[in-house]
Amino acid sequence: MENKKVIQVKDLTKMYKLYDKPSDRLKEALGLTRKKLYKEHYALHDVNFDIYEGECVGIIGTNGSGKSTILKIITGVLTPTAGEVKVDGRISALLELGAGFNMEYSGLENVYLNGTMIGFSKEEIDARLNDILEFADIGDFIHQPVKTYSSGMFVRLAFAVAINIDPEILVVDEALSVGDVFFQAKCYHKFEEFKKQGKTILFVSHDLGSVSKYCDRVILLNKGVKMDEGSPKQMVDLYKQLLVGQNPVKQNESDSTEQIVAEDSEGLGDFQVNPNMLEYGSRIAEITDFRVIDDKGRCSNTVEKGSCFKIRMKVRFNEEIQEPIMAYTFKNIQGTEITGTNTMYENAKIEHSGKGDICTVTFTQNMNLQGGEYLLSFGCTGYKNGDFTVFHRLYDACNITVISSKNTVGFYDMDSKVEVRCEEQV
Ligand SMILES: Nc1ncnc2c1ncn2[C@@H]1O[C@H](COP(=O)(O)OP(=O)(O)OP(=O)(O)O)[C@@H](O)[C@H]1O
Repeated sequence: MENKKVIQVKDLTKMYKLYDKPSDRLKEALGLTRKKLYKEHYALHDVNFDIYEGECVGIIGTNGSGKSTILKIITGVLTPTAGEVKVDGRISALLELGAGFNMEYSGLENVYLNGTMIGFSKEEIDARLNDILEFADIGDFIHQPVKTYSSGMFVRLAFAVAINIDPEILVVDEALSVGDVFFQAKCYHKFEEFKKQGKTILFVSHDLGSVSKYCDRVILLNKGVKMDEGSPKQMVDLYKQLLVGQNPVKQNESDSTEQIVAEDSEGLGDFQVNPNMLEYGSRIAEITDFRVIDDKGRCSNTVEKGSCFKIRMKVRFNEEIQEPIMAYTFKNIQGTEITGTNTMYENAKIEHSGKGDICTVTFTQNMNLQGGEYLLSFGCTGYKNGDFTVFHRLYDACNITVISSKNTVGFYDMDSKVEVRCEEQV
């Protein structure tokens, strides 16, 4: 038997009128003109989909593709221009966290205020209070007015209330990216609990790793239109193609006319570098370019677990250097170095390191890290006048998202092949 539909989105359209000047809006409101003084901007155009009970569905798409608009219409924060949404079940939305909070009230008073607004009795809130306080973990601050909270504390409390009110349908918009990593881990844990209880989850995220891990089905939006829906793997792949297509550049990784990151980022497709990376070193050798290339030959910040990928860096020698060493390391978001290697460990000799020479090193390997977010750093070191010297280091130069539909224990996957043989007792 097919599960029941808990959310039905039919021919949904949201159009905004964009006026050149505020006075044009006024003229039109007062009926002073018959001319159309606005441009139509479609945040959503004829979008259709259904969500079934117990499913975890992700919505992905580039910035401005209409993801938040859909969630806001589903939760009743926005009204559509055309089309309709039917919801069957109690929704808890982790969209605008704390929107219903009164800043003058204490945290505790706000818990009761919010609970009552959602339709719970005092006794029902009493029964959930411990879970809420434990989840928020803000100690005695719960008795202080919310206006004295740090933004982190505020979000923790709002999240704790929203997630502990026993929703049937949970709608989440990037809210899991708030707070510190430990709080995030707790949120994901709760999220998994929800999934196990068979609750319906609708989830918007830019974090393709989480989308792949948690979602049963993914809807891909592009410029307000539903491009496709399907398995996380198919949709993430399509999304990556879409990103590349939106900056149409040749992604041929054997292209010899590579450009320098600092001077020109064309040719890198959707590859993002960290604008705040930390750099240091004497710069007698300089890292002028780096990139990560996925198994389809595209520069990308996303790598699928188990796939073969390349890390490439280019160094210019500003002086003659003996035996330079080029290296990369992966850190997790908590800052622990997880793995890394360099040309010395790998016995890869760099032949030409005279003044003005340019050297490109490509490391090719399988991605065995667990799904999640990582930071990649680069380095070029070596000996100058007999002393070990750092020529150039780029810390946290870019992030890498490892997409995985199967995570094992710990930092990396042993890539075990398992054979099971059972014999029945007679
Ligand atoms: N109040 C508004 N007036 C005019 N245009 C708006 C308004 N709100 C949203 N838009 C436009 O609607 C489109 C969809 O916005 P929306 O916030 O839903 O996108 P999104 O996919 O959630 O983006 P992001 O990934 O950046 O959060 C965008 O082009 C945005 O500029």
